Amino acid sequence: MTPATSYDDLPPGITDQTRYYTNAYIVRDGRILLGRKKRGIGLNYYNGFGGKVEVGESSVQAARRELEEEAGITAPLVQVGTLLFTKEGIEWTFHINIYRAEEYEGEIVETEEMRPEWFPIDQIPYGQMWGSDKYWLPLVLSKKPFIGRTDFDADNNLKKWWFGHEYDGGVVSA
Ligand SMILES: COc1nc(N)nc2c1ncn2[C@H]1C[C@H](O)[C@@H](COP(=O)(O)OP(=O)(O)OP(=O)(O)O)O1
Repeated sequence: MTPATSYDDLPPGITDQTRYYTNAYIVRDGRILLGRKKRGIGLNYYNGFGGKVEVGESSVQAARRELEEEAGITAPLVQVGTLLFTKEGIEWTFHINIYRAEEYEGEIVETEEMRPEWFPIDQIPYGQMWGSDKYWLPLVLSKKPFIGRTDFDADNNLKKWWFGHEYDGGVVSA
């Protein structure tokens, strides 16, 4: 998964080190399944279920594995977005593929890493989530394929962001 990049002329904030992650959301019956992170990056934030892509895995394989490890369920995940995050003090760029599914199998369980909780989609706890989630999670809910970049400072404050999504219905309007 080495990106085709010229490291001589990288955009500001992007380093030559990229780490690949996943994030998966179950959206069903007007609700979204989030997990409260119990350890590591994003401690105590609500987030989708995901983690690092391990050596020898594809992104979607990692997304399925992480969903099962963190919430105890399997789901037919479909990729809806790709995000690049930078954080001051962390030398790598986070490359995160975002997935969603409307169905799942198994029983949702709390795990060592996540405490799962359903939220009505009009009551998503954005105040307890990463500062940029409010800009792109609506695109996950409306199934609009998107890309984006966000830059955070060392205290996790959002400094800059940019998101782009597919035209409505795939067609450019006047
Ligand atoms: C900076 O903005 C972010 N926003 C959101 N919504 N999610 C983010 C952001 N930065 C990272 N993430 C996600 C990506 C992953 O799903 C987790 C971090 O994964 P973690 O470091 O916990 O990876 P694991 O492989 O599960 O780690 P363990 O070694 O603890 O199992 O946060």
